[in-house]
Amino acid sequence: MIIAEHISKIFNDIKAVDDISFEVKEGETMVLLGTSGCGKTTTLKMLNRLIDASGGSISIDGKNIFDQQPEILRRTIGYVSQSNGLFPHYSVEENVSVVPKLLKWDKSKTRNRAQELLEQLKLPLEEFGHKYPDELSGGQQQRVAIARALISNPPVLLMDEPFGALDPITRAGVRKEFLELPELKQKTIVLVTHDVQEAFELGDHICLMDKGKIVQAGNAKDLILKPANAFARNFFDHQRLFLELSALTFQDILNIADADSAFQNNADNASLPEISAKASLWAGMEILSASSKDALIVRNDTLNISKIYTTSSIQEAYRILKQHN
Ligand SMILES: Nc1ncnc2c1ncn2[C@@H]1O[C@H](COP(=O)(O)OP(=O)(O)OP(=O)(O)O)[C@@H](O)[C@H]1O
Repeated sequence: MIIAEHISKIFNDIKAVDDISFEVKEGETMVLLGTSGCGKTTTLKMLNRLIDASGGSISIDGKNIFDQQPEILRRTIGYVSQSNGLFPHYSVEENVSVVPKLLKWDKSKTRNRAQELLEQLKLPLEEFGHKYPDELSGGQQQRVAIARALISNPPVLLMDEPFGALDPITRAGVRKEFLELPELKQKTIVLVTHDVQEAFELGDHICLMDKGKIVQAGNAKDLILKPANAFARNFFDHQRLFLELSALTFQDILNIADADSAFQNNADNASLPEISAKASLWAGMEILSASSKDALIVRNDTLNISKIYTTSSIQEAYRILKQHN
């Protein structure tokens, strides 16, 4: 768990980060979101002491980070920088093995772990281990950077615009792989992005920043449906409908009786496409628009409920949900 209390950073006379506090619970992904220059990277780098805070306190898993040598602290915190930070003259295997070398792991332990991780990241060691970064695509380089950050199994992972240099299609693909990586399920992650869609997809908890301050903290639904002020409202305006449909799930509809009544019960049409109740309304609309059917089955396997939605019943449920939020 990360606890930052009243942290600030002043560069010369610029207040890059101005008295902010936040907590990141174990296993949670927290996103620092905001426009360029609002203090996201500075905040992130204060957590592994690449930048030392001008004031405030930071503890990770109960230990004050200022009591630890920065180099030792950084061995327990994975870090993926904005520009992937791979050494150009090191092969993929050598890049991934940097931290194990510092930790004096033996060669076979390092190799086995590199193999396991690169396999998960779809870069098998046999095929890619000997290649150099400039022989890889941007998406592949980014995956090597993620493997390097994860190799020593640090409990905490910091990521600064990890997908920022990728084109939108590669970006969506690498992000999807990232979400599905079993390695990441237990990690406490802080991720910096200026991309709202990325923040909504990856963040359990999002801190929206402006001018060194946290303007609003909460989950995607809080941010899009209950903006704290005009800045927070305006920040999401250009993609509001998409973000609202992405933040609201079918389960939200199941939780509200009058929204729930907007669609039929007891689905039994086996030929309709299916989706989990945990999925967003947007995901449901996408399935419907790609399908020749005009309805889909939504399942909550825990409660053993399945219901049928059409596009118009999703729209009606969305209208009702908005009134409730
Ligand atoms: N080493 C430094 N010396 C002086 N000023 C700095 C330094 N690093 C950052 N700043 C300033 O601090 C402010 C916050 O910068 P920071 O990099 O944290 O923003 P950011 O939100 O991560 O932006 P971006 O998305 O563009 O990386 C900016 O005004 C920046 O110019």
